[in-house]
Amino acid sequence: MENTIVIATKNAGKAREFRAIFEPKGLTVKTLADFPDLKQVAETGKTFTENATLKATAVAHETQLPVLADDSGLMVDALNGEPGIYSARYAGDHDDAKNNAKLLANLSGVPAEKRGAAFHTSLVLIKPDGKKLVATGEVRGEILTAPRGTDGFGYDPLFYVPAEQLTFAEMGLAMKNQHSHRAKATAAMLPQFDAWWED
Ligand SMILES: O=c1nc[nH]c2c1ncn2[C@H]1C[C@H](O)[C@@H](COP(=O)(O)OP(=O)(O)OP(=O)(O)O)O1
Ligand SMILES: [Mg+2]
Repeated sequence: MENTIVIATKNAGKAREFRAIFEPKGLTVKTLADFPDLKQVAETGKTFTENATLKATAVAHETQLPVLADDSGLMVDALNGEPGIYSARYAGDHDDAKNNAKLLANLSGVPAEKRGAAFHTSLVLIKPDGKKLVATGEVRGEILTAPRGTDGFGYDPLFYVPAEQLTFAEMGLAMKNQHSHRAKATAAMLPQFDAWWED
């Protein structure tokens, strides 16, 4: 158990990305799928970091294991930063297809040069004793007018990275893990991770 980190997520796409990062470090990765009896944590915070802290704290308390929580979302320039912290529930019920359809509808008629957006991730690591580590990451891109690609999850098929001429759903896991907001937040966190882990 002392090698185990719990990713406080129900999102299989996030879990896959974190496994690819932590398993090569020799850690055993568990997710909320391994703790089916834990109650849902309400994301009632006003910021990504508040929500990640709520998720991490609750799960560390209940599992008595070190926990990483990720709260993330898409901030679209032409929509004044929406859907932001409400990205998962944008169209009501955490349905990726409906969220993407609503995003496209709300951007209809917006020209390419005004379709800029950023993905944000806040990561919060917490141990049962309360020792905490916080890191954030962002990546900019553009929202296409139609989906491209089949990998990834969430808004990935609409999030286009001009420098690579690919959407996140066209990159595949390894390449997305070099470019994504989640990858950048993880990179920001890793230099402090070993000290946090050992302490
Ligand atoms: O890399 C990404 N590629 C595409 N979409 C993404 C990404 N990262 C976040 N997103 C979207 C998915 C969801 O609509 C929202 C996150 O919401 P967020 O509450 O952090 O995650 P979630 O509810 O899916 O899982 P959980 O809270 O159990 O970790 O932003
Ligand atoms: Mg969530």
